[in-house]
Amino acid sequence: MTEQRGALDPARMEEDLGEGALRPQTLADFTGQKTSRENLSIFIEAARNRDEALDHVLLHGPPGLGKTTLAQIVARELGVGFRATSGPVIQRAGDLAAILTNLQPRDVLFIDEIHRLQPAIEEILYPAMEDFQLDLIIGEGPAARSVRIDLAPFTLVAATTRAGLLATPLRDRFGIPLRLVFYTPEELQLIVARGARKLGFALTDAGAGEIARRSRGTPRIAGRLLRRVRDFASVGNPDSAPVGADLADAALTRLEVDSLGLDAMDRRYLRRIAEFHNGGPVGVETLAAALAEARDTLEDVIEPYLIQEGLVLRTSRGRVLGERGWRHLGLVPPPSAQGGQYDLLAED
Ligand SMILES: Nc1ncnc2c1ncn2[C@@H]1O[C@H](COP(=O)(O)OP(=O)(O)OP(=O)(O)O)[C@@H](O)[C@H]1O
Ligand SMILES: [Mg+2]
Repeated sequence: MTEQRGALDPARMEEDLGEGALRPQTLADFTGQKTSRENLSIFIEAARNRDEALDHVLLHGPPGLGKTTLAQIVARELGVGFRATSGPVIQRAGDLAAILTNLQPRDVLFIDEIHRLQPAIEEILYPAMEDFQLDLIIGEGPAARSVRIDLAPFTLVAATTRAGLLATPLRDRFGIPLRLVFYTPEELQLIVARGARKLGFALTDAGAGEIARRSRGTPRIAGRLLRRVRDFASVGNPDSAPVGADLADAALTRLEVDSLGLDAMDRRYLRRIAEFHNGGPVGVETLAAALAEARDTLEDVIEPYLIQEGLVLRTSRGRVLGERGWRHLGLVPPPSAQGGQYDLLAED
């Protein structure tokens, strides 16, 4: 059973269907991810000037950082059509063939969760990406024959939460790999303030800052917390004065979002390492079993932010609670807890 993470889960939920309204529509409107944005802007302009399809783009990074948003922006900035699908949806070679043969020249094909593509379908993608050709087997048995179909030059924009899960030949076929990173509190404050304006919700700078600091570096969470704070405000603030840091703090505390933006599940994860494993190292499988979470959820959703904040270290021997993790739990690291002696693992 997967525990409900509530407002802090960076994964997409039903209520986020309304998040489209807050989605930036142009590269200029897109806050943060400076390096990726600048690179994209240059490559898009070059492709437009040459009247060519943009090179294939791989967007990787934790959930809710703007991969889907950027994919849509790329198509809009190129002024071409946008077709979206996802790895698990493509079941048969014919499904992918139908999509590819229907693309117009220079169109963007967005494949979300590309790491979940079946290997047999991945094979079809290779010649399509490289030579804009499709090799299909028609018929079965002795009557089977292979046909080659020319495709319109297109741009594959693919998204994944972990590039490390992609087969090397697939990863190598993306000319423009972009790694999305967690947003700074300042960037998130701009995003929250803009979101509030779009919602017609009066929020002070300090109020926006409070939500931003507690959004786990993630715009999707920022948007969700903004809507929750607005709900609290509409009930607890009848004269509808602009909402400041105090009211935002009260609402977020009620939602069990702590001062670092961690939720109950994050704290359960940290406490498990502290209390049952003396600060680690402990293997991710052991943690996943103890917390009744999928290993993927720990690695994709929970750990990236805790690692970036130095609360947890990913080492060759397993997870180790960082100095900051101990302090955040209000605990003193025991002398035996020496995370520094293990080799840190590189990120994806
Ligand atoms: N730079 C940004 N500025 C403003 N809002 C943003 C930005 N990036 C993302 N958002 C908002 O955050 C939400 C999530 O973004 P998006 O769906 O693009 O994330 P994602 O990386 O595709 O997530 P997932 O891995 O779950 O598919 C959307 O509501 C989007 O509008
Ligand atoms: Mg997405």
